[in-house]
Amino acid sequence: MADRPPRRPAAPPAKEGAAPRKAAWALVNGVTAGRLLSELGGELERLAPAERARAARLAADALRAAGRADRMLKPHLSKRPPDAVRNALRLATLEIGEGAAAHGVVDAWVDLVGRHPHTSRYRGLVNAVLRKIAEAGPEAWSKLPVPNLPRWLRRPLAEAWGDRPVQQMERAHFAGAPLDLTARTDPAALAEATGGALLPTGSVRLAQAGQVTALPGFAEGAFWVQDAAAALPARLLGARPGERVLDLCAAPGGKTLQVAATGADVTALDISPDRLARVEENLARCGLAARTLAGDALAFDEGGWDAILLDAPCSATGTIRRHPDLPHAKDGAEFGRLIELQARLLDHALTLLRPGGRLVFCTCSLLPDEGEVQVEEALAARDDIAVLPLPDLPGLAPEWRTEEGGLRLRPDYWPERGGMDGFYMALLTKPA
Ligand SMILES: C[S@@+](CC[C@H](N)C(=O)[O-])C[C@H]1O[C@@H](n2cnc3c(N)ncnc32)[C@H](O)[C@@H]1O
Repeated sequence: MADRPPRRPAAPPAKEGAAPRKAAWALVNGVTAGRLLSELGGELERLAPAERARAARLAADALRAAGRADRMLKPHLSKRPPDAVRNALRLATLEIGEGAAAHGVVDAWVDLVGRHPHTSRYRGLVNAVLRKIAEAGPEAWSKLPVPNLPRWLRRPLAEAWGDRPVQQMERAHFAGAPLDLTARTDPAALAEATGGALLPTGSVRLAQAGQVTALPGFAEGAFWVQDAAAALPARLLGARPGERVLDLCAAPGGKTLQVAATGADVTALDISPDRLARVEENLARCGLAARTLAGDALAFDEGGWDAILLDAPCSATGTIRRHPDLPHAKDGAEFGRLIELQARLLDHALTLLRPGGRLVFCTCSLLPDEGEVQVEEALAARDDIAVLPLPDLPGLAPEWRTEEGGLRLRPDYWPERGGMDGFYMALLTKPA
């Protein structure tokens, strides 16, 4: 029998907790390379549910705190290391800053960096830097300021809202978001069943996210996850039983569910068949009905609708509390294209409305160009539309109302309750 080549010695077993750290590292590397966390789910597939949750939380927290970690790391780095090394340092610094046993964290990250062919030669640097971070510990971490938004986003926001409000938004982004639910029928009963707080606008808020599918009423479709601000456009539309309502950009369907729950006759359209499948799943779970159509809203020409909801694609800058990857993965290059698309969608949607019908235009953006300015420009361009006075909905603060008659919501509002997503919405009509 021929001699077998000698086997390479097996690599020593990975350190405890390596799998979720490795997955979190891959996620953060994907984001700093320009992809959103929602596009990187494959990195988590091989993990058990508890490890998956830990990896996702670690990655999100590290992205939220990246600016703080960079400050803590800066004195120990003579030049910026490659992104993968920098991200490993950020993740480890977060863990140490949040009080994990520093020795174990340093060992684990030095081991991970050493095993990866692209980063192994930085093993010594990572070891030396993390030992310094471990010496400084959580005390130094907690004294560092809240991270700033990147300049491409901070500048337009400061122009629109002022520097101080932007600082408060940054504080809200850093704090993250609670879990908000919309009840299919009875918010007070849902609050009681889940132990959540009933918010003045009718959403139910849980301080601890936990596992949504394990909450009482999930399987029966008693609620769906929806930020308190995101629940307001459908309330503004105020659909009534039997009305023909068109939801033009419907997926994943939070607002479709709200409108369907009123007893209106809903058609939900979205350009993405995959995302539309999520609307269908959500409708089925909640025992609600709507006609679903995959297609481009700009090519949809069925008219005569009593009410239309246009939740237009946007920069999503209002959702950074929940999506801390956004400021890292994006650079504002797509703002212009989105603003133009919103204007075209709004103009087209108005042509589909019956005379006397109502239309809510909304975006989860903090940029006036994707909100207030869209409505001002539509009003200037057309003489067949008007803004309707905002209905007397519970919980709306008078200062949220805007000059042109819309509603502006920001993450720095409701600080004592845990904030809300940034949103703009306005209720328009085409007078009969
Ligand atoms: C902000 S999201 C909608 C969120 C949804 N209304 C909800 O409450 O769950 C925007 C949606 O617009 C869809 N979209 C983008 N361009 C579109 C177009 N031209 N026609 C129809 N849908 C479009 C996207 O696929 C995305 O699902």
